[in-house]
Amino acid sequence: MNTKHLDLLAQIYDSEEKVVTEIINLEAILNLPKGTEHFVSDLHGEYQAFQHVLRNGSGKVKEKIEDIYKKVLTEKEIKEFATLVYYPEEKIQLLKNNFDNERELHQWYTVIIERMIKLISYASSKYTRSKLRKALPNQFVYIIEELLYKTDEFTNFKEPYYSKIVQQIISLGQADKLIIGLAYTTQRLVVDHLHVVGDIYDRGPEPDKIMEALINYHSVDIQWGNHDVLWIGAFAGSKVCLANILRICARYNNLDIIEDVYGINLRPLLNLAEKYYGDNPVFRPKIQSDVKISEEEQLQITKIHQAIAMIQFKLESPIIKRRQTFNMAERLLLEKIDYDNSEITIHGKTYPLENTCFATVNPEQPDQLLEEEKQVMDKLLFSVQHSEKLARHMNFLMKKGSLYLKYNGNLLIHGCIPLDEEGNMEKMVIENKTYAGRELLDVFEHYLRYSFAHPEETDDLATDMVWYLWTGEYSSLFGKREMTTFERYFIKDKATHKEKKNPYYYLRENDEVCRNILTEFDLNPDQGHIINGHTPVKEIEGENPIKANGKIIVIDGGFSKAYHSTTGIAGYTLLYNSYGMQLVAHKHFNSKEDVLLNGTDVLSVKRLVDKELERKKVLETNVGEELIQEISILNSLMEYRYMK
Ligand SMILES: O=P(O)(O)OC[C@H]1O[C@](O)(COP(=O)(O)O)[C@@H](O)[C@@H]1O
Ligand SMILES: [Mn+2]
Repeated sequence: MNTKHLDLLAQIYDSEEKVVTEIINLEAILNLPKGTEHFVSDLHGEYQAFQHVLRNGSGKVKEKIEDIYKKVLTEKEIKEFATLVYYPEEKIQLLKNNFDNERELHQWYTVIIERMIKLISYASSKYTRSKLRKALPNQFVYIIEELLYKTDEFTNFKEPYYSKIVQQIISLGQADKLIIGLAYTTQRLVVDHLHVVGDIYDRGPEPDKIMEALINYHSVDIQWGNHDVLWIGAFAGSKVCLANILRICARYNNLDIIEDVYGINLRPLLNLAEKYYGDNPVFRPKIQSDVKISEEEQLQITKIHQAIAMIQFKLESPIIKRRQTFNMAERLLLEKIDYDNSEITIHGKTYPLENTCFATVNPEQPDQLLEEEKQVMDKLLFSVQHSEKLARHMNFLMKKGSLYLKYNGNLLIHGCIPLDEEGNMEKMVIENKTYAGRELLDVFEHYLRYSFAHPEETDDLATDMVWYLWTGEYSSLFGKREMTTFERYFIKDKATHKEKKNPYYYLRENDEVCRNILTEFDLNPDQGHIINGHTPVKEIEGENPIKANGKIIVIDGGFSKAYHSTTGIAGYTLLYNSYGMQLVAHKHFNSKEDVLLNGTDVLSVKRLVDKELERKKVLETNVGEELIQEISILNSLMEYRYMK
């Protein structure tokens, strides 16, 4: 550290006492147990289900309540109290209806405030006071601290001092607010840090609300999923990514996200769709059973769906042609069509085409966009890049996100590390240089960030590379040989729909392979784990999410309703606290109303993945490393300034 830096630092720590206090504070933190990490993945726009998991901390809230109250409260009371902590505003309103008079209500307030304070005291026992203070609702910090620090085994709430404070809160009409604040503090205390292992966007209806929740969350990182980079790509100027997100929104009846949430005008696309397309059964949107939608609207979406799918297929072609190294010539499907006979030859086999919608395709130059299609895409891209809300969400994804993350000795990735059948890292040549393993992921991320920083460039390598991340064979996010979207729309033979997975997906069962991957990322293979999302775990078929002797854990959260029938349960989340790692299985999430009224939680058994031999301390974590550096800098300051 040079003296200039130390002089600057001395402006903040302008007395010996301040430096000493901070060093002691940081040293103390290092020796506290590590905070709880919470891993979730594949949220796919299912905001309500995600909220629930976030609010109950994958069962941590209830666990803490049970630790304290199991012997004192009935199961029903515990459920009700837990629900109050998850959804305080709504639950208070519901419960209030149960009281006949004010006296009863006040009694209830008194009891609940006492319970909440005890819960917070317990949930914060492994944190410093300063950290707890930051988690408390601003307007009540003083009052809560009074209640907290004077409440211990020697005193209790019955004493006049405390009951006076509580009675005052109630009579000043502040009890609801206090309870709500305490509930959120509890939620915040049980989970120290959240990892979202990819796929916030697509299929479900409210990815924007998930983004808002993450923006407001106290501590979070994101490992981009293939669907997230598709949105980033669209915002960064990739028209083919944009066509894809619109196609998926149409397919899942989510165009509201585009129009109403992000304010993108779909009128030009609709006009084009109305002109060239009619009804088509394979392009009918997927509609959830509880959604009401008119026949007319369905037909409109069906037309948009076809219009944008055809634009997508056309846009893929020039990229495949200009990027030989993507090795995607097989995907030049529009050129493989025999338009007279309505057939296509793929991998040497000819198939009849069904439900086609090629009105805008010129068989001589099948990838050429009509002038109208071009204009529609230009307008759409303009509006996407000028949506303030989308800009805010995409900027957040870039700021908190990365392609992979090394955190507390573990490797977090959404999709895979592309491998060949022998388990070697697959090589890809980009601009005459060969990359594999970690270097390949680093170069992918480099291009993605470049593309995002240059939204005006739409056909450069960086922008094309974002699309490659969505669909390319060696993309660490896709992890399959080819994406058979075209085949699934137009060819009946299901064999053509199959997307062959990268060998990673069977090799990851082998602990040697996982150890190699961890080593490739400079992680200790004895201690580290790979935390993986992306592929739904088919518990129905007996698949185990914990693989390779616990070296890898697959936590597709299974939030996506569309995929529930293939998984059998809703999916998994993971908790990692100072005692070890626990996998939590979730049943289907019905609705918030169901939780509020019946206290139904959707968690099932927890499975221990790994148990720490000794309780892990902050000292041994990523945060610990940073604190150690801070302490060393403060020691330098101490010597330089105050110990002469
Ligand atoms: O179920 P849909 O909407 O047809 O989507 C299928 C497509 O989604 C993908 O599975 C990618 O999405 P996931 O990352 O959720 O798996 C593609 O491989 C596949 O082509
Ligand atoms: Mn995915």
